[in-house]
Amino acid sequence: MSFFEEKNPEMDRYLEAHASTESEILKKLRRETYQKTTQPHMISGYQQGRLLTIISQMMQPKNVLEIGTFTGYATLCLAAGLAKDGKITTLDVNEDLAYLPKKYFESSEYAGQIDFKLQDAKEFLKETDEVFDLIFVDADKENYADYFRLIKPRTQSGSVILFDNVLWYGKVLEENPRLKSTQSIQELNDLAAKDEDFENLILPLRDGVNFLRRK
Ligand SMILES: C[S@@+](CC[C@H](N)C(=O)[O-])C[C@H]1O[C@@H](n2cnc3c(N)ncnc32)[C@H](O)[C@@H]1O
Repeated sequence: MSFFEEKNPEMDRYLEAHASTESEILKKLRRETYQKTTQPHMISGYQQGRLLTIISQMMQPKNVLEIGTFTGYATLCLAAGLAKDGKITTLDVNEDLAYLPKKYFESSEYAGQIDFKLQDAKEFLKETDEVFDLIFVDADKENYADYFRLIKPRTQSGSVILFDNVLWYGKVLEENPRLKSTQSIQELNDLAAKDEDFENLILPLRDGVNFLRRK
């Protein structure tokens, strides 16, 4: 359930009914996510998946990074636009659930292009010297501001970064938030708006997506 779905479920259904159809593998993965996981609402979902695919198809990126694999729905959506020799690295720390994305990645047409790592994203970002064309961040919200600081050196002109859940069910409007997650998302949104190396816009899709492009 997202902020938007909660506020306006009828309109949300309308949006879903008026977007192009979901592939069979994504339908199956979405169904299995709801059957087998305890927090299925964490899945990116159909509308957001469409957005990721369209952006990826427009960019045809060579190197994509996803922080927060979960069951791999967004990974497959992002992979759909990869350049022929492109690859996507996707990170998660949940070992118990890893069998699910692995199964879907292996049976997908992008099997050779997806590198699924069970690794903490901060550790990965501190170690890597790779530069990414497209980055999707959808993991521990408490670290969003740190992720922005660690990701920036891993981008170049034209790189796009997408941060999910940046409206945080409306909690970003709180004046003195108690939750570390809300504080960190507020800090990220402030950093993104002020950083002159990027242009950005928060899209009010589902729970909000902060869309940044490096100038
Ligand atoms: C909202 S879910 C990701 C949803 C996924 N992008 C999708 O499209 O379905 C968040 C995921 O981030 C993972 N996560 C949390 N902290 C992390 C960390 N420090 N490094 C990597 N992944 C992390 C969680 O295990 C969880 O699977």
